[in-house]
Amino acid sequence: MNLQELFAMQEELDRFIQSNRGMEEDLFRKKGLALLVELAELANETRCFKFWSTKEASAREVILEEYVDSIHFLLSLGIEKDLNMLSEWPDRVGETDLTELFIATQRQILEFLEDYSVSNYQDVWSWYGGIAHALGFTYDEILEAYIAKNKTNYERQNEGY
Ligand SMILES: O=c1ccn([C@H]2C[C@H](O)[C@@H](COP(=O)(O)OP(=O)(O)OP(=O)(O)O)O2)c(=O)[nH]1
Repeated sequence: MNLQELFAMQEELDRFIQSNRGMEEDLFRKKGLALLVELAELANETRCFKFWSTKEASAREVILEEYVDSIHFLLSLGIEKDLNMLSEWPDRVGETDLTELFIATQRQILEFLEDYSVSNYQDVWSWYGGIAHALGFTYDEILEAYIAKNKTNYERQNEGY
């Protein structure tokens, strides 16, 4: 997957949302918190850690939509810090256990928020690659779901969401 296409779509969406909402402040920290929250929402939908419950995970498309909400904010954080030169998705991590993946990804996001280096940014992508693999999502599926949610985000703004 060429991430450049996604960065371009994200930049346009961010510009639209920010002008629509009249936001002029630096949004890096708010977007960072949004990414942490989206990742927790994703973990919640997979129910991977809910050893006390017999309820099944949410439907695959619900989990995929949560996943691409994270991808929106991850792209957006890169744009905020001029790290949007990535073209290939960095190699995914080897970890396959979802609970470990979610904990390590949260830690990597927190590290990136304190030190927004290219290598910390790439590492967040690598952890997200591991999560995608563990959930059985292909890059093509992620791309398609990202495009669909990107469109929904415009519609929501236009509806005064
Ligand atoms: O500057 C921004 C702000 C938001 N978004 C997108 C990312 C994500 O796809 C969506 C926000 O997530 P969601 O749709 O889950 O919104 P919510 O307000 O958290 O949803 P809900 O009301 O369902 O809790 O908006 C951006 O792309 N750029």
